[in-house]
Amino acid sequence: MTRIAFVGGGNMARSLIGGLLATGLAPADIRVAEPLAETRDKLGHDFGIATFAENRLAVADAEVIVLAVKPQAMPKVQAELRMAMQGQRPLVISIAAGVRLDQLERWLGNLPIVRCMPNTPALIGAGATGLCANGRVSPAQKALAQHIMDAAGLTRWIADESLMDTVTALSGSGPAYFFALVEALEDAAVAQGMPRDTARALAAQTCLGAGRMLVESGEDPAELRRRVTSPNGTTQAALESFAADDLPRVTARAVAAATRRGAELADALDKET
Ligand SMILES: NC(=O)C1=CN([C@@H]2O[C@H](COP(=O)(O)OP(=O)(O)OC[C@H]3O[C@@H](n4cnc5c(N)ncnc54)[C@H](O)[C@@H]3O)[C@@H](O)[C@H]2O)C=CC1
Ligand SMILES: O=C(O)[C@@H]1CCC=N1
Repeated sequence: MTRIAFVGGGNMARSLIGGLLATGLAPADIRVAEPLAETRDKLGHDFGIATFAENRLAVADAEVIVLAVKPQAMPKVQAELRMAMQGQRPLVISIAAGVRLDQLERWLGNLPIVRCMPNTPALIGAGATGLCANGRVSPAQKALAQHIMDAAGLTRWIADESLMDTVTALSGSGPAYFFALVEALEDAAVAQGMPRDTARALAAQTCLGAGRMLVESGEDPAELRRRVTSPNGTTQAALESFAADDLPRVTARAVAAATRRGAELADALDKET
């Protein structure tokens, strides 16, 4: 039995809690601190877990504290937690984009801390999470952090923390890139006269099918792409159009922008705290 307290009960906390309960963790072992009464009520109703308006009440005696608030809320949260955790040495897991291990150590003290970056498909157990531990995390705590995140899908340890902003830009934000592509495909088909619901269904199922083939076959995406592409066929025409518009460059620029924003979010907190 591991007592886990979530600080922040929004979208990502909800996804992770759903995954943990599905692994058999008892609702009595999960507590959530969340200022919004409506969000608290819904969490309590849906999962049968205890919810609190005040952070200090949720984290009392917790073995693991999951920080699931926006980076901008961190200055307020860290001050509250420092007061509440007097004498406690919980494992802290932060999922806040950009927020660095050295910042968390400066705010919360010399605690074992794991910085994680999950993504929203965690809600259906199909998440992808990068994890990075500070030097105080024991092998047992590392296994515990991984167990918590495994409940949400695939996990990968990242040895070099500077790559955590890259994880955020790749898989953290990544679901939005695929949704944007589906929206664009749908719009393109609608522009050619296809009813929107048909275009949506075909585009979404194509996204699912391509994703499943990639993950389930483990094959190189380039090889899977080649198998769709008949010489001089329709796919070749589309891929040549993408190449002419330099899709790799457009994508690399977007990932670089997201990576930069992660660092900027953390730098802004340095100025504030
Ligand atoms: N949404 C996403 O795709 C992903 C988000 N993240 C990170 O997860 C964190 C949470 O994101 P979401 O769940 O999307 O945001 P959200 O806005 O849905 O949830 C944050 C929750 O924290 C609560 N909150 C605000 N101030 C608080 C305080 N002082 N004490 C306790 N709770 C407080 C809010 O009322 C809200 O319910 C962020 O740091 C984000 O960078 C990480 C991976 C993916
Ligand atoms: O957009 C954001 O800042 C968060 C982090 C990764 C996904 N959503």
